[in-house]
Amino acid sequence: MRKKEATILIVDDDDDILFSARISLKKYFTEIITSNNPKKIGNHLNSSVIDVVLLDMNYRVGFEDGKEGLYWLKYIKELSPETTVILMTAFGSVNLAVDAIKQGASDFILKPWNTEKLYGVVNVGVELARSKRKTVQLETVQNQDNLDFHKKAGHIIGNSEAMQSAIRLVKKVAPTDANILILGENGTGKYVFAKEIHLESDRKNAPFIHVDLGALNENLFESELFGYVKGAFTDAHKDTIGRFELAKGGTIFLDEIGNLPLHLQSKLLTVIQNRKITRLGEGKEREIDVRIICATNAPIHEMVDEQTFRQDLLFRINTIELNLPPLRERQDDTLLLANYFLKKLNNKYRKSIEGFSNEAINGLKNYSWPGNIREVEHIVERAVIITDDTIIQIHDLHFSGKKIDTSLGDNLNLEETEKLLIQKALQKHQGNISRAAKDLGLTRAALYRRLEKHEL
Ligand SMILES: Nc1ncnc2c1ncn2[C@@H]1O[C@H](COP(=O)(O)OP(=O)(O)OP(=O)(O)O)[C@@H](O)[C@H]1O
Repeated sequence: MRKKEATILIVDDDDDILFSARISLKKYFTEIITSNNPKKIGNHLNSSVIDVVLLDMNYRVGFEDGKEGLYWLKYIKELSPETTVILMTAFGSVNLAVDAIKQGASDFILKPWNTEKLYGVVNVGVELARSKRKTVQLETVQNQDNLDFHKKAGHIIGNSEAMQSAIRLVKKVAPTDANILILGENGTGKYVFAKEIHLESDRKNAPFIHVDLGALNENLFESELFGYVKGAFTDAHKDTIGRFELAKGGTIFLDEIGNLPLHLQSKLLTVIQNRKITRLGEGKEREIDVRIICATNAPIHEMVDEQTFRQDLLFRINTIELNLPPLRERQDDTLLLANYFLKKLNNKYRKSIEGFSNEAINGLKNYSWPGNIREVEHIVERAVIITDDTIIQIHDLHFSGKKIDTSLGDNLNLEETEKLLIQKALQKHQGNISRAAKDLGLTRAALYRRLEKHEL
C-alpha cells in the first residue's frame, strides 16, 4: 500500500505511547512528528502544514480531568483552523468527548487503541483537513482579498516626509474615480496603498479585486479577466464571470502591469477605453463599473521609450501617479516599522519581547533593505521566533544582503564579469537601481533585464 502524503503530529507526555502511535501510523502516512511537550505545538504548526494532531488530554499526574487537552485543542484551532484535532485519553468519558467535539475536535479515541481503529480515525481526519484547506483556497481565490475586506483604512505606517506626502495624496485622490498607477520596488507597499485607496473611496463597500497580471498567461488572460460562457473552450463547464465583473461597483487592482506583453496591453487598452467587456464565447458586450488601480515595479516610462509598453495605455492608467520610495531612502521609517511588526508578531507567537538592543537598532538603521518593508517583516518575524530573550539582539537579525566579493581577479569570462560589475554597482549605490544603471551606462530597463538574466 502506498503511503498517503500527510503530516501527523502526535502529542503525548508518555514516550511509549508516542513510540507505538508512530509505529502504527508510519506505514500509512508520509510524515509522523512526535512531541512529549504540548508547549512545542505552536512551533510545529508554524513550521509545517499539519493535517492531523493526535492530542493527549492529560499531561500531569493528578490532573486527569482533560482540561489541559481542551486548552491545547483551543490553541491549535486558533493557530491552524484547518488542522484536524483528534483527542486521545485513557480516562475517556462521554462528557469529555462531547465537550471536546463542541470545541472543535473532530473525533475522540480511547487508549489503548488498535492499529486499524487508529488508522481509520486519522485517515478520516486527513481527508477532512484537506477538504477544509481546499475550501479555504477556493474562497481565497473567489473572494480574492475580500476575506479581510472589512479591515479599516488608516493602517499605513510611515512618518517620513515621503510617506506622509503619499498618504496625503491618497486622501485627496481616493474619493475621485481617477485611475491610479502605483510605482515602487518590490515590497514597498503597492498593494497596501491600493487597498487603502479603495477603503478611502465611496466604493469601499463593494469588492476589491486583486489580479496579478504577471501570473496570467495568454490563455488565462481573457478567461480570468473577462469570464466565459459554458462550452467556450474544453474545460468551460459552466458560465463564469471574470474579475472585471467580479469587481462590480468596486476596485480592480491590476498588479505587475509592466509584465504584460504588448498584444495583451492592446486588449486591456480597449477594455479601459470602452469600459465594456465580452465574455469568451459570447457575443454580448457588458458594461463594467470599476475603478482601476495599476501597479508595477518595472521602469514603465523607460519601457515606453523602448517601445515595450504602450504609451496610450500608460496615459490611460496614470491619471494620478503614486511613487513609493524604497525603504533605504527613508530610513527613519525602518525603526517604526520594525516596532510595528514586533508588536504584531508578539501577538501572533504569544511572546512579550520588549524591543531591540542598541546594536540591533544600529543594524536595522544601517542595512540597505533590498526587499523593503516585506524584508523588515521577515527579519523581525525570524528574530521573534528564535529569540528566548526579552530584547532582540543583533545576532537575532538575519540580514541576507551579503557582502559580495566583486574583485575581478583573472576572470575574463564576459558573462561572469558583467554579473560582477552589476553587483559592484549595486553595492556601491546601496541597491539604488537608477544610480547603479547610470554608473554602468545602462537604462533602468536594461539593468532590470540583466538583473533578471543573472538572477540577482
Ligand atoms: N506602510 C506600511 N505599513 C505597514 N505595513 C506595510 C506597509 N507597506 C507595506 N507593508 C507590509 O509589507 C509587506 C509588503 O507590502 P506589499 O505587498 O503592499 O508590497 P508590494 O509593493 O505590493 O510588493 P510586490 O511588488 O512584491 O508585490 C506586506 O506584508 C504589507 O502588509
